Amino acid sequence: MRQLEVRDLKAGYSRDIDILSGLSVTARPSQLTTIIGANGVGKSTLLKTIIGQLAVREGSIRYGERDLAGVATRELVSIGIAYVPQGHALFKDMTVAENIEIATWSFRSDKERARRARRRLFERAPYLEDFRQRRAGLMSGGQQRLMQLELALMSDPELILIDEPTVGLDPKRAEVIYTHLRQLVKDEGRTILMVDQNVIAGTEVADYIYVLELGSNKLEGTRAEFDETYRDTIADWLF
Ligand SMILES: Nc1ncnc2c1ncn2[C@@H]1O[C@H](COP(=O)(O)OP(=O)(O)OP(=O)(O)O)[C@@H](O)[C@H]1O
Repeated sequence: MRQLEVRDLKAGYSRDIDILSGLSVTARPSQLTTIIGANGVGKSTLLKTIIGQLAVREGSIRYGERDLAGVATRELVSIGIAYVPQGHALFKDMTVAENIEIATWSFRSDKERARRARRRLFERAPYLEDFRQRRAGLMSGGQQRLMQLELALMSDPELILIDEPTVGLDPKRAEVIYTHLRQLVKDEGRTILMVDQNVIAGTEVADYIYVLELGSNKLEGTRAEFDETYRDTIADWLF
């Protein structure tokens, strides 16, 4: 299993400002790594740079032997990487079936693969059958979020990059998403790098935790280390 290694990364939007100013993060194989930090420290920017939406100015991003700097976003699926952006990314006015069609676009030239992916999707998420011909926006917020995750899993990724998967959900629905993510790691051996604002639940499901501050590393440790040293004061960290 491959490891994602981000080393001394510098990246940003406008030419003269680095939002990430030397950030290092590792996503260990078959582990859930959570990155937390206040609004605007650069968590989403990190994911956008890993997936090639922003250029690497300095430093490196490697996935196993593969150098990801300069790799186009559309190539990630073939490398075994899926990205789940923040918020609802479903086409709410389109049916569930149409959303699934769009999600298989990246392997449209391989009809057998697309068929397999669809079959796997309905095995994994049988509840989607009932919604097949209904508008995706009619599902609850939690169901939409789960579906978004399942669509990303259609390519059978080894590494999942996920941005604030529970934002806007109530704690019960958030718990369902976190449990699902945990299963993807523990039962299926996938690797997850998750960016989260939820410092309590988001760190409780993690194997390893990074805390960022303005584009660089502040703290890091295993969940056990984190629990021992920071759990009591975590309520003060509600960013
Ligand atoms: N498209 C963009 N163009 C210019 N600046 C941007 C863009 N997106 C984000 N930024 C800036 O980059 C900085 C980091 O933003 P980023 O979205 O990575 O933060 P974050 O840690 O994910 O915070 P949040 O939890 O609020 O999403 C912020 O100052 C933000 O204003």
